[in-house]
Amino acid sequence: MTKLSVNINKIAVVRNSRGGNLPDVVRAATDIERFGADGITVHPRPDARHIRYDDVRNLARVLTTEFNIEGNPIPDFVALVLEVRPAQVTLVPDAPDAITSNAGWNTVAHREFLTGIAARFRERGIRVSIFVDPVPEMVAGAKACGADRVELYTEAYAREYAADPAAAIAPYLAAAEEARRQGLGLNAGHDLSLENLRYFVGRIPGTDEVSIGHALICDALYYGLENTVQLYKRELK
Ligand SMILES: CC(=O)[C@@H](O)[C@H](O)COP(=O)(O)O
Ligand SMILES: NCC(=O)COP(=O)(O)O
Repeated sequence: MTKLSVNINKIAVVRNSRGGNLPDVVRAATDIERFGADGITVHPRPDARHIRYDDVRNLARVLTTEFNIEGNPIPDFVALVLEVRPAQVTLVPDAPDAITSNAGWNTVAHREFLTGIAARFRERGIRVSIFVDPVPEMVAGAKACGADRVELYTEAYAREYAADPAAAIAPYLAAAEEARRQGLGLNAGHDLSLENLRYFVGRIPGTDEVSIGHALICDALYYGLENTVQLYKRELK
């Protein structure tokens, strides 16, 4: 079954808006685990707009499910991940001023860089996932860099799903097939939601993990965190 990793960035956004520790992201994360999530994802950005490096350290001490740290492997990020040794690191090529992740890696053009970075993480027992657009060449390129998995960037799928689900999923079917051919694990994320999740994993049942933050935390405003985690888990059954 596809695992649900809950991205808690948006909980930190609320916390940071007031400067105190409410809501407590560590408590939220352990509650989310208790409510049935299979993992916790964070994406510490250089401007610390939401998750901060100290949050990552504090979370690593208490989490009991899979911890997935996403980000652009700038030197500070690499040092942090090597220090806390999560289950998985997801390499994302996000610019410091990007409002959110907006593209996958070009794994062919950046092969030398990504190969070196992936090797450093894998030596420490950290699974490496590379964030890519749903393009078979980029999936094959991730394998050539030494990745264990790819994470397919699902923003385009989510955007186009309502108009034509079959057309929206088509590039992802091809990318998933390439991942299978290459022996890579398969993750997916960005803008997945209660509306579009079931169709995605129904068409791509080999998806190992989805990481979901923005829509899930928005849903939690209406349904509560515990119910919402359960609602998302239900979509994955
Ligand atoms: C890689 C990815 O798609 C997510 O990490 C997403 O970028 C969430 O990050 P923000 O919460 O900063 O938008
Ligand atoms: N890797 C994707 C992620 O962690 C969450 O993305 P989103 O659901 O906040 O768009």
